[in-house]
Amino acid sequence: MFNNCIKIQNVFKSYQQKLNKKENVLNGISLNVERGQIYALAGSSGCGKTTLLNCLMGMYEIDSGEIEIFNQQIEFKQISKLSNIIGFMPQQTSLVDNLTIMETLQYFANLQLMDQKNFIERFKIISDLLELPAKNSFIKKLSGGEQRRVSLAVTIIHNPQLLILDEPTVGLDFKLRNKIWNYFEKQTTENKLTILVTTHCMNEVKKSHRCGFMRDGILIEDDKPLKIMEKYETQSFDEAFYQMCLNENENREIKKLENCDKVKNYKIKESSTRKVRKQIIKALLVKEFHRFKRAYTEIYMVFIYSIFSILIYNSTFGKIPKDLKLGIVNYEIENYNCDTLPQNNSNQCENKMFLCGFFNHTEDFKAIFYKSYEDANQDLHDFKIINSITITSGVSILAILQSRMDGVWNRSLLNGVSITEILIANFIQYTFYSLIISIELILLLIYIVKVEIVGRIWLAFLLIFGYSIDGFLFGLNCSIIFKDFISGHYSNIAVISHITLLSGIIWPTEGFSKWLKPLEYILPLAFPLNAQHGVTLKGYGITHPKVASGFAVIIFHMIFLSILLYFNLKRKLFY
Ligand SMILES: Nc1ncnc2c1ncn2[C@@H]1O[C@H](COP(=O)(O)OP(=O)(O)OP(=O)(O)O)[C@@H](O)[C@H]1O
Repeated sequence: MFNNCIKIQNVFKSYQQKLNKKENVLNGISLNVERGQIYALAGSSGCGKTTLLNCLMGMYEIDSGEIEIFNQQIEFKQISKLSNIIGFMPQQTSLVDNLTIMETLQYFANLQLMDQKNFIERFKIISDLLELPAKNSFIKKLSGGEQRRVSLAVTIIHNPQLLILDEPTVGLDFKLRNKIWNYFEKQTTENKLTILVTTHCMNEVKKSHRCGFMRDGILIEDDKPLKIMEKYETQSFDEAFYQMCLNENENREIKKLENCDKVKNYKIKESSTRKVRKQIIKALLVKEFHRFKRAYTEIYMVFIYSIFSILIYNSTFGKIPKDLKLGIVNYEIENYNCDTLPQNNSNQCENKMFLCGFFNHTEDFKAIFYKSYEDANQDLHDFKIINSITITSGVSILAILQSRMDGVWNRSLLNGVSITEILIANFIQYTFYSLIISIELILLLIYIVKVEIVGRIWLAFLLIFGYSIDGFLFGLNCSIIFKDFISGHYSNIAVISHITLLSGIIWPTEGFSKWLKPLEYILPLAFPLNAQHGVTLKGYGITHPKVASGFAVIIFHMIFLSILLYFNLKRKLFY
């Protein structure tokens, strides 16, 4: 068995600051945590404790140095291989608001592939230890302290050998803190549990086996609590820490320079390929199901918004205008008398006049004849007639902005979920949504809007299904690229409205400026909508160039957006 659970050697870490000026947040940190020990890491706020733990978990990339857990070198984004023996509690609670306590713990237990019997037993023990509220309570209805207890419960549910805890007892009362620390002490003695914990509570530091004090990214003291007390000849850790800071100020310059010389290049290893596990995909889907069934706005946006938008499009742009007054000046017959000219639907229209052909296609206009262009123009300016044109109705694009800001994403990854598993779960989820939406839309078009689909219904259905999947893939990419919900959401809306305008939904692409025309070939909706039009109104089959090119564009975007999603996920795995 390993004696050194955690080995951190000369670790440097900086964040990219404004104007590309880098400042070290970790300045050559080295520390060891032995098996069966509680190591308490204390220090002033902003000194780099959380950064160190996040580097340890592989969430942040270090600039130089080495980190080993259980004798395995930890690389950036690589912790998942040890996830079943590590329990990490981040500083934020990182839970799904819409789940209950039971559903939350079940989700993380499933990610750890725990069997149900074991889970129920552990749930009972942990519930009693942490005095958790009723198991059916929703996370969003818990107090801050209760949420932290659930977060700690998630961390220890799978009975890991190593706990890495970022201020786990903040907001808890004295009695509960003691209870938890007694549990930690018992576990370290009886089961050789190892704990690295950050804290601001000096009472907790006192109880640890070994402690470290950090200041400005430097570990200024690292020893047993008693030894530190003796060294600084005090009974108070606050006093000892104050003394440490004074001493450290004198040595600071020399220490930084020494360490800077030792900076070496650090290489990220490519992640190893791993088998996709069905249980993990099931766990991700079940969690999403519980979350989604209570997210009413999201249900509306996914399943109902599309129906409304189709109905609105159909009742506004999509309607063939009725009884509109259309001014006509006809120079086909010289010196004509307006009263004797054929009117709409009249049988008089048997000759070869263009006007007759026009009437055959525009029976919903009420024709008003003028002798001259000037007369018509005068009435046009007086708003007596309306210039109007029929606009084909289009299907709105749907995209989902998946909220990733609750921290559960990071936590799931740290519990061993792989990118491929995330992608498969998302693909299943959004294919299902697209299927429902496509069925809804096709039924709506046929039975409510009463569009007569001249071509094959399954072709029309496949087209809707295809571009709604593209829409979801686009939304997922947005949700990875943007850091916060507001910028992601607005960018999503902006792109969708531009695509809608440029794809011929509002106005036929034939009427666009010349320089806009080429966009038709690259936009995801122009060709598919043309294909949809061809199938629905003209009965084109799959081999018709319009329909085939519509499908080609859909498939191209599906592949392109999936590849983009994969690389976006690889690049921005942690948030
Ligand atoms: N993602 C980030 N980008 C840029 N700077 C960051 C980032 N995260 C942290 N920092 C900065 O790094 C420094 C160390 O932050 P860190 O959260 O590690 O401190 P800490 O010791 O955990 O503080 P506390 O005890 O208050 O939680 C701070 O100055 C902080 O502003």
